[in-house]
Amino acid sequence: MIELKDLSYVRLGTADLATAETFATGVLGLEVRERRRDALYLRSDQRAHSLCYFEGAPEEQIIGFEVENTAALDAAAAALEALRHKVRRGSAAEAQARYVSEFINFRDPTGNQIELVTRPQLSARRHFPSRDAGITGFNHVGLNSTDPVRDEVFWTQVCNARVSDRIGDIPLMRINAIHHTLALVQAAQPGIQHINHQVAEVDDVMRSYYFLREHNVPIVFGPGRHPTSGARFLYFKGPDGVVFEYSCGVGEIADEATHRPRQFTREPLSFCMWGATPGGLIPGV
Ligand SMILES: O=C/C=C/C(C(=O)O)=C(/O)C(=O)O
Ligand SMILES: [Fe+2]
Repeated sequence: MIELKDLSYVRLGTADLATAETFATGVLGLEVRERRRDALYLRSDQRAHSLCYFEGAPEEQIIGFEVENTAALDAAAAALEALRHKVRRGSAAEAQARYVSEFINFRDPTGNQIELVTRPQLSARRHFPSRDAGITGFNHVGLNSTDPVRDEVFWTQVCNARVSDRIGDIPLMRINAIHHTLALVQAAQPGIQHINHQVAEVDDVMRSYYFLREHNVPIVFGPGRHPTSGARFLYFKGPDGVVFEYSCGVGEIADEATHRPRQFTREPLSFCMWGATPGGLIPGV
């Protein structure tokens, strides 16, 4: 069993680093940690970085998860290879470019690029946002899945994810007490379905709603409230069509031992209990 400890980062390829920086700082509200010739590193919390835009194709999207140590990384590589996943070990220079000690890269059954990392760096310096969006931290990602039922088996049986709730076949899965760190959404191709940052309170969600509208940032879903985690949310589009979410109040699972996933119907109200419609984010809803 591959024990995922935490979400470490997202890496997004882009042909236009300047536009990505303008968005990440002027709209999303992250802090520039470092600019390199071919990459931009952004912070949102105590992590040394949680988002990296790098020069590359926009289809190049990677999610990094922390594992305990080198032994756990080696065991994960062996388990994945036994299941015929192609595993690539990152070089020291690549690890340094991720602020981690070591990492491996592989693809999940849909073809999403996943990295497992050891010792992702934190920074003692307080996150100092470029815009007062109220961000308190990088929280979860939605992943495209060509077969959510198959991929749920991968994430819960090969890895340690547990299903907190399902909407139709969409599993919202946790790797710690947070309601979900990963959700799988039906799609025709691999990719990141959305990237969530938590904000402090519902006032921040609504302030951003008006801010984004004023700045002509496409809003794709919300403001609304998820009946699953209870979070109040807003989804909007960034460069290369990548969808970001602000939300507040993603709940925690009170009792790991006794929690049973709830099954929600696949209908708009299961995505937003206030009545916002997912507007193309969720196929057929
Ligand atoms: O569309 C359903 C989303 C549910 C939630 C939630 O319960 O908070 C998400 O944030 C998500 O899947 O990303
Ligand atoms: Fe979300």
